[in-house]
Amino acid sequence: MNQRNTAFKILYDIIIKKGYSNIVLNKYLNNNELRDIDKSFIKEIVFGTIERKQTLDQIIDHCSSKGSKKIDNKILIILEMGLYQIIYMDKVPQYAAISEAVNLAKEYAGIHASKFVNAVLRNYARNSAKIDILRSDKNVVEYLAFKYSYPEWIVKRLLNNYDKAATEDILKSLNEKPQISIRLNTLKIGSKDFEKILIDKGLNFKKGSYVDDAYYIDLKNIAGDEIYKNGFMQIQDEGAMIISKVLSPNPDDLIIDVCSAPGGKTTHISQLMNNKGKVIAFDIHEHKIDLIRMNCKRLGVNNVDAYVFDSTKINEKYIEKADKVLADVPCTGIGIIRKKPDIKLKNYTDEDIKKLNNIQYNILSSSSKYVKKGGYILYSTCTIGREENMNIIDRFLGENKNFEISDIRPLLPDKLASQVDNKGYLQLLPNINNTDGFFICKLKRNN
Ligand SMILES: C[S@@+](CC[C@H](N)C(=O)[O-])C[C@H]1O[C@@H](n2cnc3c(N)ncnc32)[C@H](O)[C@@H]1O
Repeated sequence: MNQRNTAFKILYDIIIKKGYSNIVLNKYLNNNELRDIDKSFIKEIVFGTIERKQTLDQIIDHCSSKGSKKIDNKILIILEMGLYQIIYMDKVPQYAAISEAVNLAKEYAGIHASKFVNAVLRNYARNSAKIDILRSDKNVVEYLAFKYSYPEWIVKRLLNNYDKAATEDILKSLNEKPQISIRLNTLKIGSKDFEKILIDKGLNFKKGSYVDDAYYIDLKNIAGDEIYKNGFMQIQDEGAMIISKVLSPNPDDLIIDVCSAPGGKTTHISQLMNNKGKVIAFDIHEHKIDLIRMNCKRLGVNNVDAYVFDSTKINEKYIEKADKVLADVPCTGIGIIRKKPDIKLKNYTDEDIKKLNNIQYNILSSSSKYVKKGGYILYSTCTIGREENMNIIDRFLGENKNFEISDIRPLLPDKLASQVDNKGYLQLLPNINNTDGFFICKLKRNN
């Protein structure tokens, strides 16, 4: 099957059937004999089309007799893919992008549709210089949403929290391809031996900027490599590693990670505890508990007990038992768009955000009951903006006078300590830290 046909099927499953991008990509790319170069081409079309969908749809509105909202799902995806290649993929000749799109339309929607696709793409090709949508009288939200291709709720969220220049910087950096970082699993291998393996394999690598065990490795299919399968490393953003470091677990602690799957931070916590003490890992989804267990097994982690549990509720067994609790709550994920551009396909309403805020607050509130006197709870998200972060903490502190924000600066490298604001919050940002956009706040229970 040709690459664009596969890209079309993947996009259809993600956009129309609402599949998770990583699961859908694995389904189509892992079980066939595609060459690496074909896989990269498919991934570029898939991620690029999703990443630029807002912009592409507005261009389609200008180039077709029908608006993008009235075009059949399949034809719209074919147009978006075709336009993406014409506008953003320098190496793809325009005629190839158009004729392949026309063929796809013929196959999936018939001859009439293929003529329509041909007309729209040729219209763009003929008039691209004249299509200056940016010059029309857009307000700042519409302008940024079009220019950087984001749904308006994300632009509004950022403008609520940052000025226009900083918002633009963040939007731009979230469109960039991230370098993939991994965490060295010191339970299985030391840094010298690990680096020797990388050198022997001829791989380029560099150390992380903030965390000792972080590495950036130039390796396309990390999860397919022996060093991954042997459990010498975990694929993890360096920002995520900072969270477990700031939790600062001790080897004899009882730690409860209330939103654990797939276990990235759980296994890091175990590593920091040298596989001693105990980590209780909860997640609401049964199938995700297997992911935690599989990661523990591969990494040689054996101090984790993982259970299905809804952490908005209180698990009586653990009241006042934990030295430290991690509440890495579900969120809108704006901070991880570099890796999951399909977050841009979600259209959160104010009502949706309120519901999510209640889940976030309830998880923090219920999980705080596990903290011993003198213990800590760390609240983190992979999103940006006070709505899911500071506001949740403020509400919690208003109702729980026995907790206070703990100073995390001594636990951070200097260059990050200076980024902690005067209330004690740390917001990592891709444009500043070159990490995903994590929010971190550690709270101490006083009595
Ligand atoms: C941000 S992810 C956690 C990532 C994880 N800490 C890691 O580092 O690999 C949030 C997780 O919370 C889980 N979740 C959502 N609602 C939950 C709830 N009410 N109780 C427990 N887990 C929940 C989701 O299934 C998801 O796995």
